Amino acid sequence: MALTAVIRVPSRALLRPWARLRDAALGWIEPAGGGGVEVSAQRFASQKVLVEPDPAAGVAVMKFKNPPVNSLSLELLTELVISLEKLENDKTVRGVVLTSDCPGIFSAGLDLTEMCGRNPAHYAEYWKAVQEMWLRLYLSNLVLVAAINGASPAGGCLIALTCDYRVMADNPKYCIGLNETLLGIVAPFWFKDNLVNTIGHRASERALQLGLLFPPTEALQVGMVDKVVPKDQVQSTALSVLAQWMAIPDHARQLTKNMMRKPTADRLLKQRDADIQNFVSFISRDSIQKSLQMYLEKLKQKKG
Ligand SMILES: CCCCC/C=C\C/C=C\CCC/C=C/C(=O)SCCNC(=O)CCNC(=O)[C@H](O)C(C)(C)COP(=O)(O)OP(=O)(O)OC[C@H]1O[C@@H](n2cnc3c(N)ncnc32)[C@H](O)[C@@H]1OP(=O)(O)O
Repeated sequence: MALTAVIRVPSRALLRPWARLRDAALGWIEPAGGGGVEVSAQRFASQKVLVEPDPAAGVAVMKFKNPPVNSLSLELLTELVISLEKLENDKTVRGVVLTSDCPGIFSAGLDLTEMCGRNPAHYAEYWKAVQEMWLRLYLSNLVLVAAINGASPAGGCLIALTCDYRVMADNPKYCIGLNETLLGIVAPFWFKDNLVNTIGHRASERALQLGLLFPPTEALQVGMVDKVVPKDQVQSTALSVLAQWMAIPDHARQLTKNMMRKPTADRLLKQRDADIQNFVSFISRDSIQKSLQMYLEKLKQKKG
């Protein structure tokens, strides 16, 4: 539904796109004449995240739409968090399928252009948005099922790992895993914790050190995904799985999910600022910037 009302937001919120979008979503809106700056709410309508609700079934399908590869730009992360929050607050929705609108790609992971050649303030803002996305997804009260309909490296894999269940398309070209070491970077401890909670310590150690990207059948074997189905059945299977999980009373399932996940999330919550500082100083190193530039160049050359 298109929003057309004119709203007022505090002018300080216009400093940064992330703050601007978040403030609008959280309703930090001053009454008319409150000294804010007029903007049209239409600007906050989601462009990079499509949400298709099915109130009768109590579910929604959330599709990432950031062509060509659904890289997790600051804008996409912001919209994802806002869309999720809206769904969390919608009493008619109890479960969500996360999938992609980009053919053959679930998500290429964090946007390398957000981590290359920018200034420390930008890195800090970006990393805060990555943390926020992970915390919101990982601790969501909704049932989340990933319908992995394409390649899912690094941050793409992380999104899938936050879900309660993962269905992947049976195409050997689609790979999933935390491949950070191949880029000369290191998966943060909370990426690692999420993986360990999913596939266990030994398998994680091997996968993380080698930066393994698993094709679907191997991902199934190692426990990174729960089901592999033909591509045209990924979304319908995810919706059936969602229905099974939603047969459990919400309060009991939510308390159980929280009991299982809170200690892992708390590790980050207790040191969010330090984690941002770590990221900024790590990513700002000349050697790391060089590695990322070279990796991006290689991706571009692959075409030509
Ligand atoms: C002890 C100290 C520890 C301190 C630790 C502290 C902090 C931790 C520090 C850092 C943590 C960072 C964690 C990072 C997580 C990430 O997610 S990094 C991103 C990893 N992603 C990848 O490796 C995937 C790269 N992409 C691909 O492999 C392929 O693009 C593909 C997804 C398989 C799709 O292939 P294809 O369909 O052939 O498309 P192209 O390769 O041709 O790509 C099209 C264009 O998209 C650009 N692109 C691809 N991926 C990204 C990306 N992730 N970000 C930005 N842009 C991307 C690609 O360059 C092409 O661009 P052009 O069209 O050529 O301009």
